Amino acid sequence: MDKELNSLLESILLLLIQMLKGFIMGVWHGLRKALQNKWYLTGIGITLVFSVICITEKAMVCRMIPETIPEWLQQGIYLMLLAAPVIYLFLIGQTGQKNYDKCFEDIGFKGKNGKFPKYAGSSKEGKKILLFFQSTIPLSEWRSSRERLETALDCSIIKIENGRNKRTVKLTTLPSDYKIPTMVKWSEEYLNDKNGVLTLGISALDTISFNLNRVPHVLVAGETGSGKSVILRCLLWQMIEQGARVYMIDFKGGVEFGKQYEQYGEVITERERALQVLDLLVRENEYRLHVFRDLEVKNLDEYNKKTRQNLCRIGVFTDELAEMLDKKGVAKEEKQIYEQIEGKLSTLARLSRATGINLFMGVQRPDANVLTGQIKNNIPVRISGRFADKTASEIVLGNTDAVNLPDIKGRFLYKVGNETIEFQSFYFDDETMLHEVCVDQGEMLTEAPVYKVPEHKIPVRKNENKKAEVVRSGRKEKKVTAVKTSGEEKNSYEDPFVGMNSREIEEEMRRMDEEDLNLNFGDF
Ligand SMILES: Nc1ncnc2c1ncn2[C@@H]1O[C@H](COP(=O)(O)OP(=O)(O)OP(=O)(O)O)[C@@H](O)[C@H]1O
Repeated sequence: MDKELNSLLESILLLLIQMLKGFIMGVWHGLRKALQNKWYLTGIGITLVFSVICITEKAMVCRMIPETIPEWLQQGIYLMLLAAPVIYLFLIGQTGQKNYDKCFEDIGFKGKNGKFPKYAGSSKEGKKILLFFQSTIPLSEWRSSRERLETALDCSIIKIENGRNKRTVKLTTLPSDYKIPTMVKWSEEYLNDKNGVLTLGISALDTISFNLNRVPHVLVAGETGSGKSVILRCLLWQMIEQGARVYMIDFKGGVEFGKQYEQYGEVITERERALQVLDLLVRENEYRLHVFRDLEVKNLDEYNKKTRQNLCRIGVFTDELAEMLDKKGVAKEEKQIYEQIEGKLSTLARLSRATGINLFMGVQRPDANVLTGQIKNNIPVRISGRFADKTASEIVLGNTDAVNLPDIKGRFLYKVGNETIEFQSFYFDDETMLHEVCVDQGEMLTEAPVYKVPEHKIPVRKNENKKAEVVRSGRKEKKVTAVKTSGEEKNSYEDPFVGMNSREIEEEMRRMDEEDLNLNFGDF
């Protein structure tokens, strides 16, 4: 008997605790809602007035309650008036929860335990509304139900992620009238004045841009016909207009980058030439890294500002990475050149983060054969079109979001750091949008017979033979030879990596990377 009584009391206690918890949560949600809505705030003001009157004018309030009703009811009414603000907040909180319950019920969105996600509050961030839910439903299921959820909640969901813990799901939403357009033509007004800042297209909220000084390499993946070439050409065009030197690798004999592109840069159709160019760029990169470190600049812009020179930005574009790297079915004697090209590309991806040498690569079938870890891990900007296959999406974005993209030409996901944003890429048309450009492309260090190091940066001690030494405390010593060129004295830079093997070069560069070129991919 005692046992039964104990378990009954225990259940009642648990129920009371649950109810109290529910009440406190309701008040908390109500408070958060009220703080974002002036009408709710007014309501709180009014209920607070009731409460204050109950405290200061208790006798008057009691007199107003009819005496004919039982005393316990009179006291109940008085207490309710006293606690009016808290009850009001609870009711507001509950209203929200009920609405969401109904939404989830309508689409049958519930966990294995049969429970619907529990509304845990919302907040506003500019035009975005963040909704929080407590749920045992896995994030992947939320993502695959995106469209149904949008209909039920009457909003556009732009991001689905975990909140503070795995049970909390955070939806970043926009009112349903904010829609991503289905077609946006490229226009010169989207061209950014700042060198290296490129614009991809339009999201539900804004234009999507990124800065190559922070996120230097770009991967565009998507099934055939998704619009990869169009994005790549639009980025190429922006680089051309900003005065970059561009190399377009096209082993389909100029099908991707047609004749009209030859006036803007080199269209490379032969594997041997591609290797030569990549080799040159690896060398250029080594020079740049060294010079940047010497001058204590972090990127191309800083370098050009500090030296008042015009070192050029360089863009390497390849429409289909597989054409370049996929060795499947390639004859043994040809494999070597494939491997060499892959090696050079990997080196550039790894080491040219801040030197203004940027890689833009398209890929249709992102598998490890084509997209090696070495290359992929060093490409911070990932752009993915719709994939039927989850694995492809995982390889490119690290999540399966690309599977749920709507089937619209030019619709892509953009991912840098933890952000994945859906956008419509600009429609770029070669026939009507290419035109003559007149920009000074600037120089490359490897081209110049001598490199002029700014004199204010380098304490030079000249000897009779016009030889000089750079003395820099705490840094490795480097030689700079002063030579006369057409009556003018210049300092020529010796190969900074002379005598080092490739491992040592890489180690030296990694050290520089960590020391000088610490990039924050999340901050773009
Ligand atoms: N941003 C866009 N807006 C509207 N339509 C687009 C957009 N991008 C591409 N398209 C349409 O889709 C077609 C295919 O685009 P694109 O050639 O870029 O695809 P792709 O992914 O490169 O295909 P493939 O891998 O077969 O070369 C274009 O001819 C164009 O009609």
